[in-house]
Amino acid sequence: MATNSDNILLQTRNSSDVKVQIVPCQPKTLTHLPQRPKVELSFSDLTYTVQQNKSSKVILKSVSGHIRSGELTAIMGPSGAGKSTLLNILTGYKTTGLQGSIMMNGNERILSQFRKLSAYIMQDNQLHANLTVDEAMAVAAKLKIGSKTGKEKEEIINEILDTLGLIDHRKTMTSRLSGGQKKRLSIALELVSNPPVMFFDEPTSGLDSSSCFQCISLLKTLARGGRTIICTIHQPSARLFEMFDQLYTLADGQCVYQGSIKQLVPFLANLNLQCPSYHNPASYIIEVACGEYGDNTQKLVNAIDNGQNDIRDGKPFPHLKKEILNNALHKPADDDTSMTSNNVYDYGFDKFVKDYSKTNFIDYDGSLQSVVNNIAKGTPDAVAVTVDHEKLPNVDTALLNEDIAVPQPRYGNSELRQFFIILNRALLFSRRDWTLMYLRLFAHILVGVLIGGLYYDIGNDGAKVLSNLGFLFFNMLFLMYTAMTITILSFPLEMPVLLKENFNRWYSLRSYYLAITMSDLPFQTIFCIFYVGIVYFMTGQPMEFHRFGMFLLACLLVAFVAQSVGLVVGAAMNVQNGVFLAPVMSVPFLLFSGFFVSFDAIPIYLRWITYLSYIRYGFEGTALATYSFDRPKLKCSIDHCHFKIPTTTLEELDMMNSDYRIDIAALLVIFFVLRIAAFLFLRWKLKSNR
Ligand SMILES: Nc1ncnc2c1ncn2[C@@H]1O[C@H](COP(=O)(O)OP(=O)(O)OP(=O)(O)O)[C@@H](O)[C@H]1O
Repeated sequence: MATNSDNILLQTRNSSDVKVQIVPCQPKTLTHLPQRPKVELSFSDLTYTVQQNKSSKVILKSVSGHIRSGELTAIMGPSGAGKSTLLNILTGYKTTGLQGSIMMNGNERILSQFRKLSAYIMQDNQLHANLTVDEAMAVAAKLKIGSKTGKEKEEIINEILDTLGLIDHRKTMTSRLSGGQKKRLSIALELVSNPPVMFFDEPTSGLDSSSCFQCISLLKTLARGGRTIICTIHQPSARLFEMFDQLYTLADGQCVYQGSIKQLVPFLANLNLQCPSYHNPASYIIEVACGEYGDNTQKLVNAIDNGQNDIRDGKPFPHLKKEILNNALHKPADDDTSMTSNNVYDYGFDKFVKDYSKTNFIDYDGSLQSVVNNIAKGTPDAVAVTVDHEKLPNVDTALLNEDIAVPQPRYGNSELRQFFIILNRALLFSRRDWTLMYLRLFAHILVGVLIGGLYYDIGNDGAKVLSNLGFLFFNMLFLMYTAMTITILSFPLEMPVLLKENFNRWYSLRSYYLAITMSDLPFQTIFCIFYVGIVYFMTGQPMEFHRFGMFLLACLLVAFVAQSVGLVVGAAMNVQNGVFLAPVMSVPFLLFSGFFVSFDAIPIYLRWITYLSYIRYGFEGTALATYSFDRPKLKCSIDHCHFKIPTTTLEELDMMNSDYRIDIAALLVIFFVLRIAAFLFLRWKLKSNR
C-alpha cells in the first residue's frame, strides 16, 4: 500500500490499483441560511461618560478600533476595564452618554439598520424555562423568519440544531439543559435569522474547559462563515486564546492592544515586555494591564494609539514603521524632489499617520513604500490622493452597502402575527405552570367552599344582612389579592428574556404586552366564575339569572382591575418592592370602598379617593345586584328584621342614587387606564435598563 498526502493507493490481488481519496472531515456549516451581507465595524474616539451623583465618570476614554467580518474578535481586559461597556455600545444597547463615531462598512452606522443585522447574546442565557428546545426554536423561527414556509423553517431548525449539537436534546425542556447546552441554544435561537454580526457577553462564563472549547469552536465556525463575531472574555486558557483571530484589550477604559493574537507576544516584546516562556499570553497581557510589571498602560496606549493602530500578521509594528518611514523620509533625495518648507516634513509624520489611520482604519499596510514615495514627491495634498479607498483591504463596500440598502422590515413578522405567536407561547407556559394554573384554581375553589360554608344560606335572611355585606366585601378582598399578587411577579421575572428578545428584534413591545396581558384573562375569568358560582349559590343569594350575571360581572371586573394594578406595579418596580407596596397601596382603596364608612360620613377633602377606589365600584356593583332592582322583601328568621326591606340596606350604605351601569363603566375606565399605564411603565423600564 502506497500513500501520498490525501490519497491512498490500495493494491488488490489481481494487482489493479484502486485509488481511495480521503476527504478531510468538514466542519458543519449552515447551508440553508440566507446569504447576508458582511459587516465590518469600526469606531473612532469613543468616549462614554456616566453620571454618578453630581459628578460624571468617564468609562471609555477616546478609544478606537476596527472589527472585521470573518474573524473571531475577543475583547479582553482586567475587571472594570470597560469590556461590557464597549460591547454594549457596539451592540447599540447603550446609546446615551456617548461621544465619537461608529462606522459600518465605512459609513456612519445607522442604529436601526444595524440592529436588523446584529444579535446580542447576553451573559446569562435568557431562556423560557417552560419550553422544549424544539418549541423554543419553533417560536424563534416563527417570529424571525415568518416569510418562510413551515417546511423551510423545519429544515433550518434541524440544520442549526445539528450544527450546534442539540439535535438529540430537542425534546428536552430548556430548564433541564446543561450550562453549555443552554449557551448553544441561546446561539441557535439567534442563528435562525442568520445575523451577520453577533455579539457575545462572556460566552464561556460558567462553562467547564471542554464546553468552553466547544463554545469558542462554534463561534469560530460562525466567524468562518463570514460573520463578524465579537465577544468579551475574561481570561481564556492558552488553548482557547489561540482560537481567536483578533484581540482588543482594554485597560482603564483605554485600548492597550488591538491586533492579531499571534502578534501579541512579539508586539509586547518590542516594548520590552517579555512574556515568559510557557506563560499564557492572555494572562500576561492582563497582568501587564493590571500594572503587575509596572505602569505600562500609557506606553501601550501610545504604541497602539488608543486603538487607531491595528497589529496584523506579517506587517511591521507601527512604531517600527515610523522608524522605517522616518529613515525613508530622511534619505537624501536622488532626484529633484527635495523637500521644501511646506512639504511633508512640515505636515508631520505623526499627524499623517493619525489622519491616515483615522480615515481608513487600515493598518499600516504593504503600500507603505508607495505612500512614502508619494509623500516624498509632493505636498500633504498628495498624501490624500494616495489613499485609494477601493484598493484598501477588508472594505467590501459596494456589495455590502447594496445589500444593506435593501429595505428590511423591522421584524420578521407582522405585529398581528407576533401577537398570536406570543399569545400561543404564553398559553403554553400557563398550561405547564402548575403553580400558576392548578394552584390558583384549587385556591379559588377551596376558598369558595370555605366562604360558602361560613356564610351558608344567609343571602335571603333579613336578620343576616350585615353578615351578607361582610360577605360581599370579602369577595372584593379575595378577588383583589389573588389577581394582583400573581401578576406582580410576571413582568419582573420575564424582564430579562423580554429585554433580550425585544432588543434582538423578535417582536415589538406592543405585541408582547398585548399578548401577555390577554393570555391570563381567560384563566382569570374561569377561576372567577368557579369562585362566584360556588359562593353565590352556597350563600343563598337571589336565584335570578340577571342578578347572578350582574354580580359576576362586577366581580370579574374587580379581578381584572386588580390584575392591572399588579401589572403596573410589576412593570414599574422589582419583585421585592412590588410584593410589599402593592398590598400597602391597596389599603386606602379598601378603606374608601363604602363598607367601613358610608360616602356621607367621609370628610369632603378625602372623598376624591372613593372615586379612585375600584373596590368601591365593585362593592357597590355587587350590593346593587343583590339588593336593588326591586328585590322583594327578605325572609326574617327572628321577630324583627331592620333590613327586611332591601332598600333599607341601600339607604344605610348610601347607595340609593347609585347606578350599576356607572360602577361598571368606572371599572372599565380604570381597567383601560391601568393597562395603558402598565405598558408605559414597561416601555420606560426597558429603556432605563439600558
Ligand atoms: N452606570 C454606571 N454608573 C457608574 N459606573 C459604571 C456604570 N456602568 C459601568 N460603570 C463602571 O465602569 C467600569 C467598567 O464597567 P464594565 O462593566 O464595562 O467593566 P468590565 O470590564 O466588563 O468588568 P468585568 O470584567 O468585571 O465585568 C466599572 O468600573 C464600572 O463600575
